[in-house]
Amino acid sequence: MSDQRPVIGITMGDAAGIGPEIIVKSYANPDLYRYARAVVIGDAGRLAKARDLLGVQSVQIRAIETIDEAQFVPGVMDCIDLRLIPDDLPFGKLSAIAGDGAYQFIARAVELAKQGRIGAICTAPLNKEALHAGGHKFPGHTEMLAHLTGVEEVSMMLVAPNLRVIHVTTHIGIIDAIRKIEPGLVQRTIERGYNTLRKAQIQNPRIAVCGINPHAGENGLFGYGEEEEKIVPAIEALRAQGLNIEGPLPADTLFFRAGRGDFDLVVAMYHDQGHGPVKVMGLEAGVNITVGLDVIRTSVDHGTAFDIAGKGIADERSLIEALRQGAELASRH
Ligand SMILES: NC(=O)c1ccc[n+]([C@@H]2O[C@H](COP(=O)([O-])OP(=O)(O)OC[C@H]3O[C@@H](n4cnc5c(N)ncnc54)[C@H](O)[C@@H]3O)[C@@H](O)[C@H]2O)c1
Ligand SMILES: N[C@H](C(=O)O)[C@H](O)COP(=O)(O)O
Repeated sequence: MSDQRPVIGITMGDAAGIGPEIIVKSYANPDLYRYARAVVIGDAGRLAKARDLLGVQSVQIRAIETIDEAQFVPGVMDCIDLRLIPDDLPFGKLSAIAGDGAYQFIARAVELAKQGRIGAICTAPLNKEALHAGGHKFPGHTEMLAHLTGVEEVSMMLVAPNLRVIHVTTHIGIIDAIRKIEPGLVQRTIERGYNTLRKAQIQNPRIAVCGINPHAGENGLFGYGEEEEKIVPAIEALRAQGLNIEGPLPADTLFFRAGRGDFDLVVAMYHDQGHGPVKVMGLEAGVNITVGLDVIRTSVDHGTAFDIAGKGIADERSLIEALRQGAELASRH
């Protein structure tokens, strides 16, 4: 019988961060093999260094040139080795070389995904400052992936065990974010979230939309009517199409209600409004999904953690969960 597990490309992220360690730890975890046939796109020498510092001798690393050479044997990590990382690159230090490497790993993964050679891309973290120092002026993976796949607009969705949050704006300053929010963008973001939940077999998703101001403006008490101008028209248009939407609601109590199970999807207006509540639930189970791409991308919901990189203590569970969700999405695709 043929192997039904999707092939997932794991990008190594920033070589100076915890990416290599959490990838090695994931390969030592039997769950990885249950969900997917994984192949790493990164640097085999760096992964071997991470393995040695962790003392995980059960994982063998095979440097390969192309995906055709991947064997997908449990305990053996196939790594498409781009050989971009010097042996003596320190952990925990910002590096333009590592930033460029992170970009090149993603670019190769995108090629493979477009060719249908991998069913999903699962990303270990990159460092945005290093990425820029390496000459790639993208705010993050999300925007880079949209660019590399030729898609104009995508959304960032964070998924925690009992909470899904899609963001209307992400990697821009707060003043720019408020300017950017307008009914069309709010509507398209909600539609992307709604379609994602429908594909996950949630028939009539209960959607809650955050306001912008404290207390969602409290009927004109706070702010300048941003809720009425920027959000309400989108909600009315989607309600007219039959979507089950509440809002704009005060974000604080909305998240309280989401925590008790009132909603399937929360729509956050800006980065920290949505990220704070997800991350307070723990880094270990959160996953970041880019919604609206032609390829599937899931990610850890934490960063490069330079403060602990190279110490062998990074938690790999967000990566395993991202891989599991990537495999699930690829299987449905
Ligand atoms: N998916 C991604 O590529 C991604 C996601 C978030 C942040 N980033 C980037 O990472 C860099 C550092 O960001 P930051 O310092 O704000 O956040 P961070 O997530 O790197 O670190 C925040 C804290 O969480 C801890 N932590 C993070 N991941 C952990 C893990 N797996 N196990 C144990 N502890 C962990 C760190 O040690 C640190 O104390 C920035 O450049 C940021 O833009 C990238
Ligand atoms: N917004 C994400 C977070 O803070 O967790 C992070 O910056 C990752 O973004 P990309 O997936 O676009 O790299």
